[in-house]
Amino acid sequence: MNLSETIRLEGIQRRYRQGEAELDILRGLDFTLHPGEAVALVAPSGTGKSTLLHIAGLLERPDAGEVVIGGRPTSKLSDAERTQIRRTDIGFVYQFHHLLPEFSALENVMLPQLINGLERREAQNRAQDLLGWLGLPDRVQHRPNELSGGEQQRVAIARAVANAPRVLLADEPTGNLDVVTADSVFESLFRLIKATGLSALIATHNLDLASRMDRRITLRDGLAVET
Ligand SMILES: Nc1ncnc2c1ncn2[C@@H]1O[C@H](COP(=O)(O)OP(=O)(O)OP(=O)(O)O)[C@@H](O)[C@H]1O
Repeated sequence: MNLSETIRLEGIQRRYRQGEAELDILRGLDFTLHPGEAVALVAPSGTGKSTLLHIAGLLERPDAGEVVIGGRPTSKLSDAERTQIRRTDIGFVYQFHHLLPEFSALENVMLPQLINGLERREAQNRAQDLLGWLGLPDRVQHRPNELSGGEQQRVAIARAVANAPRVLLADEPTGNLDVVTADSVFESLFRLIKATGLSALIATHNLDLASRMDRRITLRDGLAVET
């Protein structure tokens, strides 16, 4: 296993058909995410940020190329094996929280751990710790609709890292929040990444937030370019 990389994308190609037209979104993209670094993905709308995150997170298969996670090539793995890697190694945060409305914040963070076979007590302790760490010690019993937008995203972040993944992939995690709330949620997220040694690839349109991360890339002609 190569310890200097968390995720390596090699020659990733992705083409979408839209009616008669064919759209080459990713055209042989290479990118390496190193352990412990937080990289911003800043690129215009429609250039393929979500596509790239879905491929890196094994939610979608590329037409060509290889996704290597923790030194393990994934293209020849079955869907079940890819799902297993996704459950243990990858955390996702989206623009909208996608929390389960009928469960409390605590239960939402416990659930992925229970699915991974953790004891209830252990899952509860970890969920409690994470939510406390993210500034929500008094909100753990609240349901999502009893929380503010910023609080909901904090719960979504706690859920994403509940199983201690290698990598966090985030698609506009603060895109639905006002400027002040976005800033404070982002600070918490960044602190969490640094405290846990997690690697992160975060798509954002917010240049101020991007400037605080370790590296920035953009997408140009279907390739990843450092900016
Ligand atoms: N399943 C699909 N079928 C056809 N076209 C698609 C599909 N998914 C994405 N596309 C197209 O591929 C392009 C890239 O989409 P993607 O969502 O990756 O862009 P993005 O950079 O994340 O955009 P945004 O910033 O608006 O979220 C867009 O033109 C989109 O319409």
